[in-house]
Amino acid sequence: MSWDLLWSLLLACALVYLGVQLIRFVRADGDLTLLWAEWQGRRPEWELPDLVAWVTGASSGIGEELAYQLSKLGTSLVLSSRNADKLERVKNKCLEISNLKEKDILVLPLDLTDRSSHEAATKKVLQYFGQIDILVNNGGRSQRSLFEETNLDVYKEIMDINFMGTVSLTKCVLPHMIERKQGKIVTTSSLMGLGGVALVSGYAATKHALHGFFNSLRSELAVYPEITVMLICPGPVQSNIVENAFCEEVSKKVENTGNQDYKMATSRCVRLMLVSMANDLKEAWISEQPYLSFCYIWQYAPTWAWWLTNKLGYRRIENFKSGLDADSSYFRPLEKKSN
Ligand SMILES: NC(=O)c1ccc[n+]([C@@H]2O[C@H](COP(=O)([O-])OP(=O)(O)OC[C@H]3O[C@@H](n4cnc5c(N)ncnc54)[C@H](O)[C@@H]3O)[C@@H](O)[C@H]2O)c1
Repeated sequence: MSWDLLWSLLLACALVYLGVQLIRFVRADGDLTLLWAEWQGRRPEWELPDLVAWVTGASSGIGEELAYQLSKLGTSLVLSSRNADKLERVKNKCLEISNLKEKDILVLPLDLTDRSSHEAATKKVLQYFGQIDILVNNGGRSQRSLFEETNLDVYKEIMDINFMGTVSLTKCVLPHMIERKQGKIVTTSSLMGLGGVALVSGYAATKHALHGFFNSLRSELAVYPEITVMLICPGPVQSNIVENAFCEEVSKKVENTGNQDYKMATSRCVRLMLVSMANDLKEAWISEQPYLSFCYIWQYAPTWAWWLTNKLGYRRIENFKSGLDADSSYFRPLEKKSN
């Protein structure tokens, strides 16, 4: 074989390899560390059984799915949100699909805004299980309204739930983790904790606040290397988030929730959350494209990124006002994702 032919073959192989990697990158639904952890890292099945996880916002969406996947791994659960009946339903399904026993799941109704109740709730969990290995600060509400049309009370309420509620519960649980010199504090932030788009100014503010808070706390806890502070940043995921979102007034409900089927399946988002927990990732971006690309552009070319974000922001408002989901149909037709 001639050298020319050999070089051509090698070049063709290299191009095919690069092409495959490019396609993988374009289709990726996580940041590079997370993808590596999923490929080569520790498995949730090895790391998470026999631990105790306290999940807030466990009555629907991502928190509910977390309860199901953690129960299948054999993780004991404390399930919290405001509605005891909904939590009992989740508990019963966990018992149905896993080997957990009744005693392995504690239903603990809790309102994130009722901060005076958080200390007693923490004591209850510790009395019941004796330990908290993972606190998943997942409960929260989003927003769908323009700043100009939104009452300031909405900003106060959303901050109270997403930020103050999370900080308050963390403050109650942290001394226990410090005493044991171990634990994972996992907070469901959002891609809106990294950037921002139209219709979510208050929501994005709460998630940015969580980043500032937990990134600083992580540094304060550096003397306890076995305590991990994690920020999980999902993009659009199937759940009741839009239905439960704030809009112009605190008591008003979103009128058009739009079709949510095109969003990332809840099960996939939660699987990647578990991979993040198993590998003690400090921050994980979990999202399909095109949203994931924005994380990279926001970091590396902010001025271009904001030019592009503004173009899409206009489209978001148009989508939402015409009864579609705000994020739907930027670049591609809606496709239904099985959950
Ligand atoms: N679904 C998405 O597209 C998406 C994207 C990024 C981040 N997130 C985040 O994921 C987390 C879970 O949201 P979801 O998508 O499952 O929505 P969801 O509306 O289905 O679930 C939210 C949960 O939070 C609970 N909750 C709300 N207010 C509360 C309060 N005052 N006290 C206690 N619990 C309260 C609800 O009862 C529910 O269990 C939220 O923090 C949200 O910001 C969601």
